[in-house]
Parts: sequence; structure tokens; C-alpha cells
Amino acid sequence: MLPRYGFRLSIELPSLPYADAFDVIEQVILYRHCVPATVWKFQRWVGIGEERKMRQAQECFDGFLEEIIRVKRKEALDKKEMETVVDDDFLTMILSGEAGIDQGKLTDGFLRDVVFNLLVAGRDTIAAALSWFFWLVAKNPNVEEKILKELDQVMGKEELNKMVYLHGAMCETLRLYPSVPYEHKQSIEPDVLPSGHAIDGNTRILLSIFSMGRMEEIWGVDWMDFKPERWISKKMVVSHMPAYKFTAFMAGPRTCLGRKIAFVQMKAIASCVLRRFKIEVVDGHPMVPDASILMFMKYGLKVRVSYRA
Ligand code: HEM
Repeated sequence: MLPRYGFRLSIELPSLPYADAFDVIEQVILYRHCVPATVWKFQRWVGIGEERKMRQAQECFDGFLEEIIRVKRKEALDKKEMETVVDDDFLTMILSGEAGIDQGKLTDGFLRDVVFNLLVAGRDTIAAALSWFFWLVAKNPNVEEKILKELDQVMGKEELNKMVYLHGAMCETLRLYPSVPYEHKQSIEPDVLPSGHAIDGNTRILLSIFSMGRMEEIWGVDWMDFKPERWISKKMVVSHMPAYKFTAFMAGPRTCLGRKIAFVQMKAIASCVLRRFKIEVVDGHPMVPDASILMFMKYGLKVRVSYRA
């Protein structure tokens, strides 16, 4: 069973308070998009309803991050003073000056916000995409067969770039089930959209990435098919797809900064899992997207896992 949140292959793993808090934060952010700002801001001011849950979850999650920052500060200091070898993770690199960021800026609050941002951006986006990927692959044995054939030909993790079909299958997953199903933008002054629509300043625009991935006029009559071939050119390389057409990572100056690392991680995990294990979806398990800012499966993905012969 791959649970709703996070990507774990065991139901025995305990639930973690900070992970639960993180899920609450993501759900309340969706709530904030659905009600007028005055409503949630009033709730936050009084400390009731969803905003009460948000405050509790934030306190829990901040405590978790503060502890990580404390440990990493100590490790970075040890590294400087005693030249000990420590993990070369992102936070340690920032704290030990290797990332070239002005040390005066590195207050606990700044670090907490940076780590929180990267966790929001990088943790559940990949987990959600992989859950849908394994479900789609299990439901499309012809795609699974082609991925396995490619994995047989391409060995080693340094070869991830050559996994063109797997790349196509990942893009196809994100087209049909984008980890971030919609985006919210706000104009700061009057403008004209590329479509020709004039908008006032301070206009909120909700963009459905989920719907754009399923529009016949964009993807053709077979838009509902899970078809990795869509992403592969005649020369058998990944086709160029304009970012304004495939919007899972959005486009423009604020496009996803982790796109490349996301593909590396997803392809590495998918190739390791599919090489060793056969994943079969348990019949009758309900597959419904959850109400969150991220495209989770509401009831997780229930599967039977067996070793490949
Ligand atoms: C399947 C995986 C992922 C998807 C679908 C995804 C999608 C997105 C989307 C839609 C945005 C919003 C862009 C906008 O508002 O215009 C975004 C922003 C961002 N993503 Fe990703 N992302 C993924 C993985 C990652 C990973 C692994 C990282 C880093 C470890 C990352 C880092 C970021 C950052 C830092 C931003 C903010 C960029 C900015 O505001 O300037 N993402 N991502």
C-alpha cells in the first residue's frame, strides 16, 4: 500500500507528527484558495476553524525544522573547526559557506523558510507523481513492457538521460496527473493576457494545469490515453514540448527550479523499482484525487508487490 502522503512501500512505518503537520498545511493552503481572503484572515486572527489547525501544524513543523537547523549548525561548525566529514546536504553547504551565501543573512528564520520552501517544492510533488506513475504503468501493460525493454538496454544510473521512453512515461503521468494541479497568479497592475483578455490590477487568476493536460484542442483526440510515445521524436529522442503547452512545471520567470532534479529522482526510483518488482493494483480500490494543493491519491495506492522472475 503506498499511503496517501509520502512514498513508502510499507504500511508498518509509523506516522510522523511533522509529516502529518505538513499534510495539514497543504490542505489548509487549498482552503485559503477556495474562500475569500477576508474569511480565512479573520479565522487566522481569531484562531478558529482551518486556521487553528494551520497554526498548530505550523508550530509542529517549525519545531521539526528548528531541530534540523540546530543539528546542522553544529555539524557545520565541527566541519570548520575539526575538519570532520559530514553529509554534504544542501543545508550544510549553505551553513559552511560553500554555497556562497552571505553568512550574515543566515538567521534561523531565513533557514527555516528556505528549508520549508524546498520541502514543499520537492517532497510531495515527486511522491504524488510516482504514485500516479506506478498506477498508470500497472494499468497499461504495453507501456510497462516497453519500459522494461528500455531498462534492459540501458544500465546504470548515469544512463538516466538515455531512458527516453521512461522519460516520456513520466511526462505523460504529469500531463494527466500534475503534482500541482492548478496555479494561482495575481496581477499587480492592469495588463493584457496572451489570449487578448484585458485584466485590471489586483486580479486573481486560477489556472487549471490539470484541465490543460486533458484538452483535446491541445493534445488531440487521444488525450485520455497514457501514451509515452507522444513525447518521443522520430529520431527517438525526447521531443521539445513548449512549457506553455505542458504546464506541469509552469513557465516563465517563476518556473520550477527543480525540474531537472525531479526527473533524475523519479527516473532513478522508477527504474530501480520496476526492474526488481512487479506492481499490481488491487481491484476495486477507489482512485480519487484528494483535495489538497497537491495531486495526492485520496486513499493511497493499494498494490500487490512481487519479485520479478
Ligand atoms: C514532479 C515534480 C515537480 C513538479 C510537478 C513541480 C512543479 C512546480 C510548479 C508548478 C511550480 C510553480 C511555478 C510557478 O509558480 O510558476 C514549482 C516551483 C518551484 N519548484 Fe518545483 N516541481 C517539482 C519538483 C521540484 C523539486 C524536486 C524541487 C527542488 C528540490 C523543486 C523546486 C521548486 C522551486 C524552488 C520552485 C519555486 C520557483 C520560484 O518561485 O521561483 N520542484 N514547481
